[in-house]
Amino acid sequence: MIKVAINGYGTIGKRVADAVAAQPDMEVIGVSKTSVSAEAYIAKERGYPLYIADLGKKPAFEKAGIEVAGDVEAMLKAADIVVDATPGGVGEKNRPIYEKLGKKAIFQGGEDHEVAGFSFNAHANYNEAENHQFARVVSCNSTGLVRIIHALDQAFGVARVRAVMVRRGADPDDVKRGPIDAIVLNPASIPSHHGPDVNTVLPHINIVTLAMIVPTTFMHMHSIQMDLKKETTREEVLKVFENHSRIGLVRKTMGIKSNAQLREYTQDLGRPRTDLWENGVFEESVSILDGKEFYCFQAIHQEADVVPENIDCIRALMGTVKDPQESIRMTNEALGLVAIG
Ligand SMILES: NC(=O)C1=CN([C@@H]2O[C@H](COP(=O)(O)OP(=O)(O)OC[C@H]3O[C@@H](n4cnc5c(N)ncnc54)[C@H](OP(=O)(O)O)[C@@H]3O)[C@@H](O)[C@H]2O)C=CC1
Ligand SMILES: O=C(OP(=O)(O)O)[C@H](O)COP(=O)(O)O
Repeated sequence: MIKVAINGYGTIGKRVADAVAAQPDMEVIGVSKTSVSAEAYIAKERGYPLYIADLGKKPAFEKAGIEVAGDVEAMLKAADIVVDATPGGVGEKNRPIYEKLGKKAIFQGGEDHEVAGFSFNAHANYNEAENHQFARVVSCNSTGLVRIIHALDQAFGVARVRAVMVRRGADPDDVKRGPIDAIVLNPASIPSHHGPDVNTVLPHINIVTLAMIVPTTFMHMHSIQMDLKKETTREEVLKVFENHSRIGLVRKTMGIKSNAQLREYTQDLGRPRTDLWENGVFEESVSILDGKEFYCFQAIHQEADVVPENIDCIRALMGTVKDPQESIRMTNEALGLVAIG
């Protein structure tokens, strides 16, 4: 069993912890937080040993009825590998302790590529991970882009990509963030970080991205255009998506035309926390013009799509499963991830 520590038990960390616990070849040896909050009670309820960054805060946890297993360093010592899901920028500060203890670590998209020196996506570069001590799972939007670009690149070749990201303003529990009533260019300059981020995994792709944030909390929406190298048809493109285990199709007949309806659907499916782990490509939007121009809209659940990627990244860094498709199959099966559509 691979012993996994989750440093940072928040939006991403709590999902990764449950996904690790569901795998046949992994166990959660601990999760960490800095402060007493609702998620500390969830860790207790799940039976995950809780470690804290500053042992000086132990009395506050104990007063709240939450047992503290030790400090973060103790958690790391007990682990084979750590998934660092602390807020963006904290991972970089944590890197020296992983180096000191000689632990493999996976960072998230809030860190720069250079923090790990290797950026990961299971379908695109799983086999490049072995022998790395560190990897970074690219951000949620970048993960969604890499999946669809790589799939079409494998099938038809991709000459160039132009994409616009309409990004959720905040996560559902993030009461301090906005916007409440604005469409904010984020950034106003071009490109947004997503194109260069895609290039950390797929360096040969010609891509320019634009991004803005809007007052929603669940899911980003992408408007994507790609020029393909080979002529194809809409039907062939749909087949590529149907055969991809992490690209789902929002079928026209479902009548879903928004992130809100898609979230209702994942909720009705009984997905844990309503998570859409796969890309949600809107079937109706999939278009091929003049044989080589591809268009689509896709929804990306920011809290969820990086979760299975973290699980595959654990196996890839540990070198325990050599075949990417086998790891992806194991991860999906344990999560119950059967792509929609
Ligand atoms: N949320 C999203 O949509 C996505 C986020 N990401 C990336 O994932 C990473 C995590 O983001 P997210 O889950 O949203 O962040 P959250 O703020 O939801 O969670 C961060 C967690 O880290 C804990 N923490 C903070 N500082 C430390 C520390 N020094 N040591 C140990 N634990 C600490 C926090 O505990 P406490 O609350 O007790 O302080 C909290 O549990 C970021 O890099 C982000 O960019 C990637 C894809 C999507
Ligand atoms: O990784 C994400 O977005 P991104 O792909 O736009 O960087 C997550 O939605 C977190 O983004 P945030 O920095 O707006 O919290």
